[in-house]
Amino acid sequence: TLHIARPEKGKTLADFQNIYNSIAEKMKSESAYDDGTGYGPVLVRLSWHSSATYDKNDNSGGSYGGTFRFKKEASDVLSKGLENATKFLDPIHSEYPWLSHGDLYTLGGVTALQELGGPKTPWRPGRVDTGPETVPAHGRLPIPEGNASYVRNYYDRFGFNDQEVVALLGAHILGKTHLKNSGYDGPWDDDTNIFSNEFFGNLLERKWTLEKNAASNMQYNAKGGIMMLPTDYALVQDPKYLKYVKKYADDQDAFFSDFRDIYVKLLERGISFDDSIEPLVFKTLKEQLK
Ligand code: HEM
Ligand SMILES: N=C(N)c1ccsc1
Repeated sequence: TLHIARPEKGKTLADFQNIYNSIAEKMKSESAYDDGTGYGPVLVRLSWHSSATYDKNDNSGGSYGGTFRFKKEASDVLSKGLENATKFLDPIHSEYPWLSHGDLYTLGGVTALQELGGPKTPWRPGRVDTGPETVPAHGRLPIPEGNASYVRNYYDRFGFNDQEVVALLGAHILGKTHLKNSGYDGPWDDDTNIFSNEFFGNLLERKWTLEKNAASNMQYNAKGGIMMLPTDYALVQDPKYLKYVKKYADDQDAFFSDFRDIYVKLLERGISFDDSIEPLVFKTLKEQLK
């Protein structure tokens, strides 16, 4: 499968900054969502799930076709909860009908990441909606019960190495699990909507206990109401991953720049962009205050 980027005709940075601002303003006005977590984390998760169907073996899946808009894809039980993110973005799509769904879902994640204090993340438009026949079969999303070799093998399908996998999973500093969505529970601390390298410090510094949760799933819990999925905890069980967990726990700047790079790689995986066109870097709402 060939995915050639076709940027929307005549649209400039200003046009896309307007969409960024619409999403960011809506995040601000609906900050009470999910007990005050806000929409940022679930928007980041949607940008990941809409890219997580990628398979390097035939270049299928990924963010290009915007196929997460189809129930056939969005109904994957492992995507439960993301209907909150697509519903949040529906009015944005109505306001800017010329924006493809692939561009909408990825721009939503970039906006959320920056508004939650994450790194400035370059973004390129040009994803083109494809039809329902292009929706990949279920089974391409990762399961939370996996161990380190499961995680390594899973991301091999994207061609991501150990360093990239550890950086990428640092996104789990954002948001939380919900028993009704995934059958996992927590964290219950309040600052789950500020992007930082704390996920790695938590993994290394806290005392983790493997416990059965209310849905009879095994998860790692620590004092102070924080938790880790088995796939999160795998990062300190595997010596090759552990090396990068330590690097990122010690060096926020290294984490921010490595996360930015692998997040862009994820959102663009499988797409051929015209490299003569500069990627767009958006201002945060705060940076635009008069
Ligand atoms: C081994 C790979 C991964 C697994 C098994 C996994 C699994 C999960 C699960 C079970 C949840 C809880 C969903 C819920 O109950 O609402 C979750 C939430 C989340 N995931 Fe992941 N995830 C993975 C990778 C990623 C990646 C690569 C990103 C982004 C780059 C990401 C971003 C998020 C975010 C931001 C949330 C919080 C969503 C919310 O607060 O509603 N995850 N993930
Ligand atoms: N706190 C975590 N480990 C987490 C947050 C979202 S998914 C897992």
